[in-house]
Amino acid sequence: MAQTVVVKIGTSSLTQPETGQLALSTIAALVEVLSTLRQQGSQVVLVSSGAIGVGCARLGMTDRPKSIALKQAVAAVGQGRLMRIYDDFFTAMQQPIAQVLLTRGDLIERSRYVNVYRTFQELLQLGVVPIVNENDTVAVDELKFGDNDTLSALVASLVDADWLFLLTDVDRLYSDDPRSNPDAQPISRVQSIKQLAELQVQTGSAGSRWGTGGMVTKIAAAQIATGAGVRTVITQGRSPMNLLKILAGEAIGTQFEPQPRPFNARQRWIAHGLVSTGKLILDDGAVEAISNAGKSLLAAGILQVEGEFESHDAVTLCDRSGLEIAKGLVNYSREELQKIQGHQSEEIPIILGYEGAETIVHRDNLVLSH
Ligand SMILES: Nc1ncnc2c1ncn2[C@@H]1O[C@H](COP(=O)(O)OP(=O)(O)O)[C@@H](O)[C@H]1O
Ligand SMILES: N[C@@H](CCC(=O)OP(=O)(O)O)C(=O)O
Repeated sequence: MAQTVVVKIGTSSLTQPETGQLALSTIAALVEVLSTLRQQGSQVVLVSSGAIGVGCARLGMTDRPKSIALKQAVAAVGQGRLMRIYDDFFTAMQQPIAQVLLTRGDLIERSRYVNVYRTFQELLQLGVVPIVNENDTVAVDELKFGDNDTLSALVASLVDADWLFLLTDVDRLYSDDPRSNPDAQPISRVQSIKQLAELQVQTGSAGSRWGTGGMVTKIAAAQIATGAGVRTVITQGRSPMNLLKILAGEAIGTQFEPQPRPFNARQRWIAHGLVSTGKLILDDGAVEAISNAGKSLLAAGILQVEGEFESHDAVTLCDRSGLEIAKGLVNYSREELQKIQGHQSEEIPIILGYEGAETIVHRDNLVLSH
């Protein structure tokens, strides 16, 4: 069946662990599998790391650079080299590709998010495989995805994918880092975020020598993607043929069930494009009204206002214990909200001295968390 598949491959699978040189046979096998999926009618997006690792190998550097400027320079060397290799391999399969480099800022503004969305739609309709990476050379810290696991989950949400594959150098998720704990138990299926919390997976501190996030960012990515209705799989990058087996129903790797919570495009942008800069703590009545009755947030239900934000920015809505219950676009700035919190809607014009919106977060601009 034709479906939309996002595949993320990490540096640890694309390069040789010792030398940092490209793992050509892995890349060739991956390209073959992705081209096969395309020929079968699926839409395919590849999120590929490796710019920094490949750049380091090209420049003879034996350790990942620490300074931001050096990382950005090295990524500029590696990204071009990486795309050249992909284009050579995909061309052998007569499969056109495109390079898409993104930063966090591209998804925050609604008009830019829609623009990126439309570009992906066009590329996929043209039968092209977009190859996505963070635009490491220009991304500044505040506007970074930070790791490609998160980026791939946001892309999977953006294109409304059916599947997200996170390819790495371990065959699946374990109860603990199998590199340091030989007793770590394999985990094959995760049915819900609640079950994941119960499993109390340990993730160690970092990833492999060249990787960025380790398992922590893969689990976070699986949470984002499954929350957007995308089935997510963590599996070994060295055996790309497994993708076809998994799509045919084999239980390989760790499979995370998608949550039955279809978002529309605007809700996906609010949930995954925007970054919250503020937090509103709500009373029990407001939590109930939002979570179970599908109502808008009114000023009367706000107990506390935190963070810095202007009107139309994204804020997180939390219950008294600080647990996130929703995210939404707020109609007032922090300063205004501090004056009107706890008050009835009809008092707002009197307190502020001007007529504003009746709701603080309208239900059309609000997306519930898990
Ligand atoms: N609970 C766990 N299960 C599996 N692997 C884990 C776990 N905790 C930490 N790891 C480590 O995460 C590494 C993969 O992360 P990383 O190096 O960032 O990969 P990539 O480059 O593919 O993104 C594995 O090599 C493994 O040692
Ligand atoms: N954007 C960076 C990769 C960041 C990243 O998440 O790396 P990895 O953990 O190997 O997937 C690069 O191309 O080197």
